[in-house]
Parts: sequence; C-alpha cells; structure tokens
Amino acid sequence: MSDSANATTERTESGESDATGGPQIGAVAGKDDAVLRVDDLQKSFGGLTATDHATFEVERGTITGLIGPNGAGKSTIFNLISGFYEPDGGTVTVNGTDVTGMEPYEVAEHGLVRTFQTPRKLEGMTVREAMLVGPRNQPGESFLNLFTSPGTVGDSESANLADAERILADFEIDHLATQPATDISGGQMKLVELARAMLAEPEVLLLDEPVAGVNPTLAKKLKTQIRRLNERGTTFVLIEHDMEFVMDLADPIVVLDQGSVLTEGTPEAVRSDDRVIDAYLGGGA
Ligand SMILES: Nc1ncnc2c1ncn2[C@@H]1O[C@H](COP(=O)(O)OP(=O)(O)OP(=O)(O)O)[C@@H](O)[C@H]1O
Repeated sequence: MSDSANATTERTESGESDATGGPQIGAVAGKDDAVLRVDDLQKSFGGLTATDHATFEVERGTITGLIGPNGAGKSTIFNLISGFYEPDGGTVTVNGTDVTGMEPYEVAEHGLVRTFQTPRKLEGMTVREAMLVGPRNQPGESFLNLFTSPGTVGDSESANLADAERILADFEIDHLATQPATDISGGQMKLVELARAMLAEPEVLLLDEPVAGVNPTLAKKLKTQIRRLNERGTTFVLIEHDMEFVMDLADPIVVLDQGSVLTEGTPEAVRSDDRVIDAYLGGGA
C-alpha cells in the first residue's frame, strides 16, 4: 500500500490549510473546466514503476472515480497529486496553478486535500480535538492552544472550533465529539476523516477508499454526504474497490492499470470495456 511510511520520498502530513475561497463552479474567468490536470506523471520506487506517464483531467463539479486492480498505482497517484510524494516527472495542475513538488499544505492552499485509506486514529485525543488537527493555517497546533493555553485562544481558533462543531453536527456525528478518537469504529473514523477534510474547505477532495471496511449503513451515510457536498460545489476524486459504490456515485470513471490510464468514460462504458475486464482478471482484484 502506498500509504506505508517507508518510502524515502514520502512526506509527513503537514496539515491541511485553508483553501483560498470557496468552490467556484465554472466561475473563474479564463479558466477551463479542468480543476485538476495530471500530465505525464511518473514515479518509481527503486526498479518498480508505480506511475507510468499517467495523464488525465478532472472536470470541476464532478465525482470522478479512479479504479484499477490491486497495485495499479491509484494511491501513489493520490500521493503525487497531493504533495505527499515528489514525482520523478510530469506535472500536476490545480485550478490552473502548477503545484508539482509543492508540500501538502501548499497544495491544500490551492484547494486540493486528500483523505487516507486508513485514517490515523489520533492517540489521546477526542474526536473534537482530532477534527482540529491541521485545519486552516495552523498545522497541528490549534487544538493544543485550545486545551493547554486557553488564554491564548484567538479568533481563528474559536472560528475553527465553531466550524468543527458545525461540521460534526452537519454529518450527524456530533454525539461522538467527546469520545476518544481511538474508541470509535473504523466506519465512524472515515466519517470523521471526511468531516475533518471539509474543515479545509477544499475545492477538490481526494478520497482513498472511503467505504473500505465500513458497514452498509455507514457506507450509505457516506455516499449521501459525498453527494450533498458535491451538490454544494466540492469536486471529488474517489478511489474505491467497491464497484457498486463507485459506479453508482462516480461519473466519469478513470481506469488505471500498471501505473497508466487504461481508459476513461461513463460507468456503463467502463463496465463493458473488455480491456478493463482483462486488467481486473490479470490483476486479481
Ligand atoms: N512507498 C512505497 N514504496 C515502495 N513501493 C511502493 C510504495 N507505494 C507503492 N508502492 C508500489 O507501487 C505499486 C502501486 O501501489 P499503489 O498502492 O499505488 O497501488 P494501488 O492501485 O493503490 O493498490 P491497492 O488497490 O492495492 O491499494 C505497487 O507495486 C506498490 O507495491
């Protein structure tokens, strides 16, 4: 899995800063509809090519699915786009800005944030505190100020706390706020991770397997939340092995195989594409 900590070029999460402005669907003069462009992206680990000249675009306002067999390079591409890995070649453009090689917090400032396959259960924190790690422009510090030096809490921390409370309520998980983040279920953690990512007000949110290991009731809740946030203007790119989930939610679908884009199209087109079927059978997913 590409979320592993042993990659020499992997960066630690430096917090998800505030995106500049809210979603602007088709409103930016001179910008086309591609909110994200991945152009000729390349990444190798030793002799292994994980991303092989991958090129695709994500249209503003879509929920785009990124699928492919195990090891196709999906998570690596997410890490390259969001600044957690440095590419060997190629470019990533967010909202018309070349963000290639930027740190994750800088990419977040340009409006793109990612979640992880396995959200980190933050030891010793309540869900509310976990929500406050890294939002806006105060990587990893705001919640500490809130709880260790109440006298120093400024307007921005109060605003973050208020936003965290609002988003937890919006996601109907405010009842979890005071629970230790280590005590909630994996599915609830995925909801918290999505809620937490929304604190950064991203224009583009990359979701890495949002329903892996999540029970059907919570998966339905996640699907509803993603649709709702998309209707409000957030563009989503979604890696998911649950084909029913991704085919129902996403359009278009981009198919990766061996680090390259094999094809892209509507769920119906992709589902009936022989090359996709062959890739999955060959990949053993
Ligand atoms: N940090 C890393 N160090 C070494 N090899 C890596 C690293 N991350 C990914 N790889 C390798 O790159 C290839 C692509 O992995 P990646 O996790 O991106 O695929 P994936 O499509 O997300 O797979 P899965 O669906 O199983 O999660 C794999 O062969 C993987 O072993």
